[in-house]
Amino acid sequence: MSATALKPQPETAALNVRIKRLPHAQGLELPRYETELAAGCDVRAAVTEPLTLKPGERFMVPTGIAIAVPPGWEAQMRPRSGLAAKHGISCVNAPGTIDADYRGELKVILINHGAEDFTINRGDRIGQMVFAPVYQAAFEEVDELDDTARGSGGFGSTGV
Ligand SMILES: O=c1ccn([C@H]2C[C@H](O)[C@@H](COP(=O)(O)OP(=O)(O)OP(=O)(O)O)O2)c(=O)[nH]1
Repeated sequence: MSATALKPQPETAALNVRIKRLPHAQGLELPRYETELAAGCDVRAAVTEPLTLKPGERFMVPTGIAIAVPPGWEAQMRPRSGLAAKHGISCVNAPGTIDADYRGELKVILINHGAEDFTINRGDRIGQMVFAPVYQAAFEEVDELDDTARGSGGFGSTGV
């Protein structure tokens, strides 16, 4: 991975991402940013018929698209707050990780945390993708780590 691939791009430049529409996504809108400075672009359900999630149920919802995330980047598949607040719909694995070498169909693993059935129709906006730079770690095995004030305190060690 080249160093330049990881450099933030100028404010005006967008990240160039190749996208492929799969046959079952014919007629659906491709992901797009709903406002000028939106961080996430909404992805749509490429279901062929309405899909109902009962309370507590989850389903891997197809989006009908595949993308090539540039090296040095990832895409995060995140829930939409409107669906979460109004209906308790979220992504089980939020944020889902779309790797730069993944070429399969993007899926949104939705779960119904609400108290009522929730129906997803073809073309509904079910999640949003956020692109972010990533670094892979080069792990260096050592016998001791350096001391810090926190040490091994965690999981609420500073109180509520
Ligand atoms: O919400 C998600 C999460 C992942 N993926 C796709 C893209 C990602 O690159 C691939 C693998 O995801 P992840 O690495 O999270 O899965 P894993 O359980 O670690 O499987 P694998 O062994 O295939 O990496 O699945 C999605 O379409 N939606």
